[in-house]
Amino acid sequence: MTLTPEGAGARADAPVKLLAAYEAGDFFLATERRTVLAAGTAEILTEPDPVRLGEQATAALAEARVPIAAGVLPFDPARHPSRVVLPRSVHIAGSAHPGAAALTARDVGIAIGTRPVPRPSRHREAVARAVSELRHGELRKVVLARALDVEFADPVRPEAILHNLLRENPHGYTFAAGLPGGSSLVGTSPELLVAKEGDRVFAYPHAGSAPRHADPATDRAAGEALLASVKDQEEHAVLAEAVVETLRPFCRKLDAPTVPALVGTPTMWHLGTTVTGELLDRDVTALRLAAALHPTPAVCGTPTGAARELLGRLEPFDRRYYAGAAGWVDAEGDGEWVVSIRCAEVAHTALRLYAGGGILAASDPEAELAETSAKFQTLFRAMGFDPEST
Ligand SMILES: C=C(O[C@@H]1C=C(C(=O)O)C=C[C@H]1O)C(=O)O
Repeated sequence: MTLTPEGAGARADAPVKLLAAYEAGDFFLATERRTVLAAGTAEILTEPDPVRLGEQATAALAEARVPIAAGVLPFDPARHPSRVVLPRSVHIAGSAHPGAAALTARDVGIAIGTRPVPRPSRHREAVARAVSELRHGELRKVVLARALDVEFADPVRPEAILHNLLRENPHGYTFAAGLPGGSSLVGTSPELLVAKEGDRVFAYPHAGSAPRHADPATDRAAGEALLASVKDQEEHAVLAEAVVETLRPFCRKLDAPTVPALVGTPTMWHLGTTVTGELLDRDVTALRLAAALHPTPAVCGTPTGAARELLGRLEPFDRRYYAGAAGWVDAEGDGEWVVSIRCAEVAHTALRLYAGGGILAASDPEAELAETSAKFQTLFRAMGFDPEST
């Protein structure tokens, strides 16, 4: 299959129809280039190691009647299995965004309670602890996250959240996937972990953040301040270097600008770098590349092992499939994997939202807490929450 809507085995359905056809448990990914719906589950690939999972997917796809395998990688493969499935049917269309912007918002239901995990003051304390370890140890960066549990009066349909996210985030990577146990992960990530097409590889790492503002002048100033911030430039450089160094052994040619670009989502400013390369071996799969890159310093830190240990100590919750990856791969190894952030796990009447941020020795705990609050806004909007009340 080529990565076009007209690829073999794929129907060129209208993209918004794919959104309407999505049901909880399916895989869905909309990028600016294409919309993918992998519906139903014919077979779950069980290999726990993400690298071997890629090999298993390639072998399974050689015999399968569907053109892609799709699903999620957890943040920590030692704690949770990947869930990559051969679907029952695959539908691929062009960009959903022009059509999605014209949709009307769907009602998600009535929220009856929220509970932050940990309490905001504890997150501030965790950031302060991390800052002190960053000042004295080998760590350069660690990503600390927090969760927010929202309870609804009635079961929440992931379909409604996905619909609203797609409608509101024209440049995001909007995704949904079934998780082990029957819940769904749904979100809009700004960040492409990796895409592979023939012998071409792409990544779009993001690090360095500032909340957007309603007032245009304040908003523009916040973006400019982010672009000029030495701390955020360093936070971004740690990430961009790690992505480039991980991809380099796979590539005969690799390009990344030395200075990141300012990237806007409806709720956040970020620094982003477009990484493009040519692979030495066009048979290396998108899933293999995703496994090599994950976890990048966008979600874990540098060095990876020490950062993983520290965040495991400071975060009083399980990240599960937040800060992992969601994506698909085909028989030629082509595919797209996005970093699973700006997302929520939907389980019946309960939603768990996640948001994190990169901490450096120069980070300020109050600002980091505010950054996670701003990152929750992506899901709040899709849930119909009033921004003033949150
Ligand atoms: C970890 C998250 O976002 C990541 C962290 C960022 C940062 O620290 O500046 C920016 C973009 C993402 O790579 C999240 O949204 O939960």
